[in-house]
Amino acid sequence: MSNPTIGFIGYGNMAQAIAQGLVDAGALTGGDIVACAAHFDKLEANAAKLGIRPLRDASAVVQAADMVIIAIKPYQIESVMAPLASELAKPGKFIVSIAAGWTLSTYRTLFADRFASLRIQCTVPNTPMAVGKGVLVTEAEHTLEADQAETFERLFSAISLIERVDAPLMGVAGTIAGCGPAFTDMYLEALGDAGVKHGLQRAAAYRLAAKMIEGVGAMYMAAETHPGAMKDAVCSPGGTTIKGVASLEKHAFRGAVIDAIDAIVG
Ligand SMILES: NC(=O)C1=CN([C@@H]2O[C@H](COP(=O)(O)OP(=O)(O)OC[C@H]3O[C@@H](n4cnc5c(N)ncnc54)[C@H](OP(=O)(O)O)[C@@H]3O)[C@@H](O)[C@H]2O)C=CC1
Ligand SMILES: O=C(O)[C@@H]1CCC=N1
Repeated sequence: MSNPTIGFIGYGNMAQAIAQGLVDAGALTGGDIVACAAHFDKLEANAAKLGIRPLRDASAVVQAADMVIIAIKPYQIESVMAPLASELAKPGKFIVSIAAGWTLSTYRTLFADRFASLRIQCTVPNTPMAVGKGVLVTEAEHTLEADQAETFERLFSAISLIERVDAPLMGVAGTIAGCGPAFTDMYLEALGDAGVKHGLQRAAAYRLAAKMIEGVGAMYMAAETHPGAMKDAVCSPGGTTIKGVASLEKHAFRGAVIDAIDAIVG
């Protein structure tokens, strides 16, 4: 499949991040994308940014699209998607679900008898896809045909690392990659506040903190050095960094991060 039509059911924050990333990466043009949302005026304004085609409802998206991306809130999926099973089962069409908490097994329950005729890949993406630096947590099991799986990989690998995990690990993996940007934004904001407190211009403080975070991630990806060893390499004996590390330990920084994941995953 060379030039599929991508259809977003729901065109909110995550769908727009994916569309932006795909268009900017040159993987698709706005003309290859259609979408629907709850409020048509707002959709038209958002769609105009990339030249995508706004459609009136989910049924129109399924009719127009080869790859249907389910990008509504998880609790809406049952009522919006169940009535569309027959249309989704038409040859050539396949589903990419981006909803947190939805796996192949959940869709098997939802679609019941129709499940066997549907091609579905469950994922959890993250917002850095908007700049081509995302992560797509991807369920190992799927029901796509070979050419559909190839199209899925080709498009999403243009904007993300595709990390395949088994169904029981979709929750924790999706939480780290999908919710993690918000936690990292809080860290970025805190570093910015600290910089401002000590006299830096806010824009400069955010810029240098953001580039630092990007660089640490890039260093890990380059050599997969243990994070503790990378930390040790920054802490000179009797130096400045170890004083900050000790303060963070006193405030249970790492425990707070683990607690945040526990609060979501359970
Ligand atoms: N945001 C993120 O970082 C991530 C989100 N996800 C998943 O992505 C999905 C969407 O989340 P997010 O983008 O944050 O949510 P948003 O609230 O930003 O977007 C939801 C979209 O769904 C639309 N919508 C609501 N009801 C309907 C309907 N009946 N038919 C069609 N569209 C409808 C809304 O329309 P309108 O705007 O007009 O109200 C909106 O465009 C969720 O399942 C979430 O779990 C996964 C990983 C990361
Ligand atoms: O907060 C949420 O529900 C979504 C899922 C992962 C990130 N954002």
